Amino acid sequence: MNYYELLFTVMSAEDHHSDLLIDELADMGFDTFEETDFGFKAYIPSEDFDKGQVDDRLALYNDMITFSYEVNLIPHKNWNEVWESNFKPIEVGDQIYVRATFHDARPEFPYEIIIDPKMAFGTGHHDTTCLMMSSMLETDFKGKKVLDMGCGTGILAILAAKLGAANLTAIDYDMLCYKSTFENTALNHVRGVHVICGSKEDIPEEEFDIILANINRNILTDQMERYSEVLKPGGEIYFSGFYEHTDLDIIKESAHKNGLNYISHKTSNHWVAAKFVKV
Ligand SMILES: C[S@@+](CC[C@H](N)C(=O)[O-])C[C@H]1O[C@@H](n2cnc3c(N)ncnc32)[C@H](O)[C@@H]1O
Repeated sequence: MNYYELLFTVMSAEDHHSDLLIDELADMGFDTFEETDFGFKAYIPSEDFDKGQVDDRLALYNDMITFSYEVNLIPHKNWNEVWESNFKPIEVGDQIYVRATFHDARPEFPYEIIIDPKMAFGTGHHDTTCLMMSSMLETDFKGKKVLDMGCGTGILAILAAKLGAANLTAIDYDMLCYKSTFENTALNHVRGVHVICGSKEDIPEEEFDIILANINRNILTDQMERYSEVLKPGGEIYFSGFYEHTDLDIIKESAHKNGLNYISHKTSNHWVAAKFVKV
């Protein structure tokens, strides 16, 4: 099958602008997305591509987002082979090994996670996912009730379960991520995760010991009050999906206003994972 590749350059300061365009493209039948340094690439089978429709639908965002794209025809390839050769396993220190079903197991790692990412974010290849996993290794999850907000592939919820969490809720507003979390939790024999397709309004009226939220600066600040409402006093919250120099102070200020004390943060390639505790 031939595919079209649309190479997007997104000249916008807001992290979620690419997400908005990707959502619109997914709705039009684009079925694979890859992050790039300047935006992202989107792929669609050639018979499903209608440039007029793409231009019309994306024109809705012209006032909000500065972007451009170029179209390339990609001749037939074995897409599974391409995907498999591009998806390399990830090691987080000597503790966590994230692999796909077609990679060999590495039993020497105490925590092995198997991920079939399809189109969902969270294979461990992004700095923010790695930072979150590395922070999680320093946290006591045993018997804890955990919320994974913006769960993507479910990778963090799966790790929380393997680290001993007793009760897990995973939420993502993207239907593909919701399905992906179901599939990946089953693949990892993690049972009983309450997976919800939704957003802030759908966070259950419950109290959590630990919240994990790797999303982006604007969504995190928008949802901060709700996180604080459902976090137990003394509970820990880990945020990622934002940059050190432009965003960390904004996240700290928003957290502080909502009764969350900054504890520490880690960085990788300017990305941050930060820990806060509810007073
Ligand atoms: C950076 S990815 C993180 C995925 C995974 N938790 C990880 O650490 O690799 C952010 C996820 O948040 C989801 N998301 C973005 N905005 C959201 C919102 N308002 N409500 C719920 N989920 C959201 C996206 O669909 C995406 O799967």
